Amino acid sequence: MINFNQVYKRYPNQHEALSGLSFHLERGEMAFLTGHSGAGKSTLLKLIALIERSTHGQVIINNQNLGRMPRWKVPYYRRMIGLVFQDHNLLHDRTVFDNVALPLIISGENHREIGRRVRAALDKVGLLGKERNLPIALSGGEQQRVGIARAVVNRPPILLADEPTGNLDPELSQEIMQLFEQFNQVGVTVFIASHDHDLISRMPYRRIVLQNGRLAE
Ligand SMILES: Nc1ncnc2c1ncn2[C@@H]1O[C@H](COP(=O)(O)OP(=O)(O)OP(=O)(O)O)[C@@H](O)[C@H]1O
Repeated sequence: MINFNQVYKRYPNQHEALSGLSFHLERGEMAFLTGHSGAGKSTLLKLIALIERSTHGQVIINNQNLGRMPRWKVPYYRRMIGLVFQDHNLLHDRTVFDNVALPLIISGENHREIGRRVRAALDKVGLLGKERNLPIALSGGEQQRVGIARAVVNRPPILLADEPTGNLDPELSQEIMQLFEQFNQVGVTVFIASHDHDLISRMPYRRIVLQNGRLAE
């Protein structure tokens, strides 16, 4: 599902964030991405989401070679990827419902379908009763759940998360990880960058460890 073959990423300032990286994630797999600060974790996720492009090498996602993908196809490609961030990136002047609806509005869904899918996503993350709230009225863990609902509302086959529990206490972090597991159990490929060694050492998933832009031994 996710295939990196000798991938290099050099930023315009000449910093090489990824150096000859090769790895493979199976369809339906759940895995963690770890490594020191600056190791290249966010860069790797950005290459999968086509927020950045590789300098050399092949990134192949669901049999599509991203290096060959023209710009006009990128928005359509991105519907396949759900993205969850540490700071949730919610719009604070919009309700929970509106935040989760955003990807569906962008992809031009009709009103009824939006209502149905948003409520289904909020139900999955346990926030159905809070759809009219503003994000500010929610706890940190609930805000992260809104971010997850927004990421899955398009039913993407791949879910990427960049430090999704970075701001949460251990109990809430565990709950968020359980949510990711539930999506994985219904077939979603889940890839989570995390520093939280305590949490991920208790979970039975593969770890891909980066060190200075390469796979650590
Ligand atoms: N847009 C950019 N321009 C130049 N250098 C960048 C850019 N983005 C990241 N870098 C550099 O690339 C390296 C890898 O960054 P990246 O954010 O991928 O690391 P990370 O493993 O996610 O780190 P952290 O755990 O601190 O978030 C770092 O040295 C960083 O400074």
